[in-house]
Amino acid sequence: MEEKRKDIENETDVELLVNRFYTKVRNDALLDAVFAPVIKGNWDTHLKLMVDFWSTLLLYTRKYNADPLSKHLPLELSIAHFDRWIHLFNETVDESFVGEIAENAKKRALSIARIMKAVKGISDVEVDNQS
Ligand code: HEM
Repeated sequence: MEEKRKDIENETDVELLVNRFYTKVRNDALLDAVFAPVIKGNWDTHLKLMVDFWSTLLLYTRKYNADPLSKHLPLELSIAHFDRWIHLFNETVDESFVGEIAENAKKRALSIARIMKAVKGISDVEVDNQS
């Protein structure tokens, strides 16, 4: 699949990014084990929420106004989950897009992951040594 890459420019692009990323997540045993019991098959709802989340962050659409941090507090997450999540997210962005907003997406994901880890008391050291 040889596509000419461009930047993330509109909500259709965000939808593509989100769909491709969560396809990887669902095919990843480590991450799927966390998502499956919570999502319970309602992937359509979750994907729509995630499109709203990312379009708000990257395109300022103001469609998402909830608090993602609190949703992650009850989840049992380790450094391995975060490393895998970030790895798959960066991989998805790089496979499909190139440009300033694509770079911003990766930066925002990493910084939110760092905040989540700090809130959950998970050490950041291993992630700092990667990339
Ligand atoms: C260890 C990595 C992660 C795992 C396993 C994970 C897992 C999950 C799960 C299971 C949910 C559904 C929660 C629920 O409906 O109760 C969720 C929601 C969500 N996640 Fe994550 N997540 C991870 C990292 C991240 C990161 C880094 C971001 C942001 C860049 C993020 C953004 C969100 C958002 C926006 C929601 C929707 C919250 C809402 O309902 O408003 N997640 N995540």
